Amino acid sequence: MRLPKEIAAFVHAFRGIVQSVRNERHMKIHTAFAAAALVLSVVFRIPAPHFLLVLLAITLVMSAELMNTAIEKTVDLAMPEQHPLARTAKDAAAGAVLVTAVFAVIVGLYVFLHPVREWLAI
Ligand SMILES: Nc1ncnc2c1ncn2[C@@H]1O[C@H](COP(=O)(O)OP(=O)(O)OP(=O)(O)O)[C@@H](O)[C@H]1O
Repeated sequence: MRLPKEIAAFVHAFRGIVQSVRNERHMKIHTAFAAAALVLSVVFRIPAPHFLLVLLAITLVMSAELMNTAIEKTVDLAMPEQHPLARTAKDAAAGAVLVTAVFAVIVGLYVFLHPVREWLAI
């Protein structure tokens, strides 16, 4: 039985996320940080606008890492040997992840620093 086109596309996209989390070390790390941020959000009952910021940071980092993986795999297929253009492409893709990760750290400090300090009473 063939799935309708729209459902098949959804299944392929979901498979892409699951494979990336299973096989890519950096994606595992991002997933662990995302899970920790979600748990902390619930534990500290952060306000809705702060929770939206946390969700935005998670979305940006995860989607940048998925695109980074896609670019890495495509470059490896097209250019298994060393090549300056392959290096440029991979470095730029990694740079995109770094930019989003810096944003996520800033969001993490902005949202969680105050509740953590209150909890520790410092
Ligand atoms: N074909 C290539 N030609 C030139 N430089 C490359 C090539 N492949 C990788 N590099 C260099 O090595 C770096 C790391 O590439 P690699 O594909 O190992 O990614 P990675 O960040 O280690 O990802 P992962 O840990 O997810 O595999 C790139 O950013 C690039 O500078």
